[in-house]
Amino acid sequence: MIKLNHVQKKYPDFSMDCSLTVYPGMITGLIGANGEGKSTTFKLILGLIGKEAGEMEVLGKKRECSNDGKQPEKEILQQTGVVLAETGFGSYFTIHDIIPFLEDLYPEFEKDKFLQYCEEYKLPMNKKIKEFSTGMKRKLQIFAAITHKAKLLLLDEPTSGLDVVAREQMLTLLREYMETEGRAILISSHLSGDLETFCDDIYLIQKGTITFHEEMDRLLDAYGLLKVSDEVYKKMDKSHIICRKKENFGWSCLTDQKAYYQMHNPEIVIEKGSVDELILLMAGGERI
Ligand SMILES: Nc1ncnc2c1ncn2[C@@H]1O[C@H](COP(=O)(O)OP(=O)(O)OP(=O)(O)O)[C@@H](O)[C@H]1O
Repeated sequence: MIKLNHVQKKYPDFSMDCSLTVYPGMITGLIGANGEGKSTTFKLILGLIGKEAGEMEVLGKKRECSNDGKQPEKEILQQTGVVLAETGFGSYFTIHDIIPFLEDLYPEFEKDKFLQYCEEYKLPMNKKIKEFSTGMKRKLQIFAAITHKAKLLLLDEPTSGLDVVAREQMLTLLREYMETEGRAILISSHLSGDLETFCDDIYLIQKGTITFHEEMDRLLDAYGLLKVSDEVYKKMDKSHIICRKKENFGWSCLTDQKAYYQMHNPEIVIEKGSVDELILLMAGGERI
């Protein structure tokens, strides 16, 4: 669905060199702290900004280098559902006002379904979108993204600004979207529990580069956090430790072979660790 191979983009203070793949049938998560390049990745995929080098394929089509400021190709827009930081809708419009635009842009726009979501989740139909709360704007973007039979959703922090209940509701709608075969989602988030139960595949982006990639099942099954004293650390086999971090008590170590240590070092406490904890260690620890 998407293949980026060393796609490069340079800003005065930022350099991106990003490689990732999004497969059909899968939800792929892009995790990163503020300013690490998540939005830039989405803009490159959509053609909102041009890449300077590297290969990029989106929905089976190679995309060449282009100039910044270009409008995304209509074909790509029609086949994708997009949630970006900005609403993308003229803020002086109401929901009723934007329906003709959605009908015009998306040949397969499912108006009834869209209106049903707006009603069910209580979006005000006659209020200007600029007067919507952040959460209302997010919901509106998500409803527009999932109601035109898009093959691919590009969701840049779609849950930011949503309360816990709304977040779960929106993730449920996105799971329902994925029930149709052949669809895919690329979704970004800051470190947050959001993606733990949602994604099949996870990428960590740091300073514009992918520094970690793993299938979520493997991350949850095989990875673990070893918390050991200096003494134990000195003696233990470190061949399956990916990274380490000095702590007051000794060392926190991340392994991708939890079972190895469970078998060979039963005395060591191995925490399962949330995805956030594992990735935080990956991001802040020292690779070995
Ligand atoms: N138009 C631009 N001109 C110059 N620098 C830019 C531009 N757009 C983004 N950047 C820089 O590129 C870097 C990555 O920004 P990006 O918006 O992709 O980060 P992000 O991971 O989405 O962050 P956040 O979580 O805060 O949204 C930042 O250092 C940002 O200042």
